[in-house]
Amino acid sequence: MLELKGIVAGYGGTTVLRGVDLLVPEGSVVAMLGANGAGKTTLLRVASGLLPATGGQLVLDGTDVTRSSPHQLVTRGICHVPEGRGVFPSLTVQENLILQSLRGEEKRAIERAVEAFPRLGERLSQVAGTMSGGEQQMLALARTYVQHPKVVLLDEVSMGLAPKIVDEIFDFLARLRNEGCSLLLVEQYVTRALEVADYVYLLNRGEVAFAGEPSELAGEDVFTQYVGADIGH
Ligand SMILES: Nc1ncnc2c1ncn2[C@@H]1O[C@H](COP(=O)(O)OP(=O)(O)OP(=O)(O)O)[C@@H](O)[C@H]1O
Repeated sequence: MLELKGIVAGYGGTTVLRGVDLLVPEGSVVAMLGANGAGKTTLLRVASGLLPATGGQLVLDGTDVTRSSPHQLVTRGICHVPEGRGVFPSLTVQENLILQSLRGEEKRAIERAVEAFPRLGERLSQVAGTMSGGEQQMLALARTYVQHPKVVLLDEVSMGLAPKIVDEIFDFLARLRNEGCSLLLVEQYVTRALEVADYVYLLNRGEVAFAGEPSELAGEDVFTQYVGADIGH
């Protein structure tokens, strides 16, 4: 279980997160929703160690990992698929996968990635930066998958992609979950996110405005107030 306790964080003199408490129980999918600028990306960056919290604690399976580096957190099983994907554009698909896999497991890693996204199998020697946006996103997700993560932090992974690709991505998220992974999902497709989520958090100006199960959100004013009807498709 990943626990964020009273997280305070920001950039320079600006505080963005103002004491956020959030739980990602083992094997569950948690959707984090909120308007633009609410602090969702910032929270994922704290959870992956990219942005140090100035207050609060990050706890993984009972161990305080607040001061751990991003690399240490990856080793402990926290993987981050950032906005903008984070693949190495000048390397091939295969090289991207090998770089991310555990030593000695390279062959198995490629098999696993191709099993999840057959399309990547047809493109192993293609330079990642020349692939379509959807294919690059598949690669970004596959890179995470080959690390056998415990918790995956996903930042708008379906943004700007065709509906068919979005379907494939959501199938992949279901696969991750079925393998026992926990997911913390920031997603613009609110309805889809709520369909897969066990728990939902609404973030508003760096504070948790709602935490509960998706079914509890029905009829909640807080939803339209903080998420906005414009992204509720
Ligand atoms: N590197 C940065 N330096 C300074 N301020 C930043 C930086 N990154 C984000 N911010 C500010 O922090 C606030 C929260 O941003 P964040 O990206 O976490 O929001 P978000 O909820 O993910 O929004 P969006 O849905 O638009 O991605 C915003 O006001 C943003 O301008």
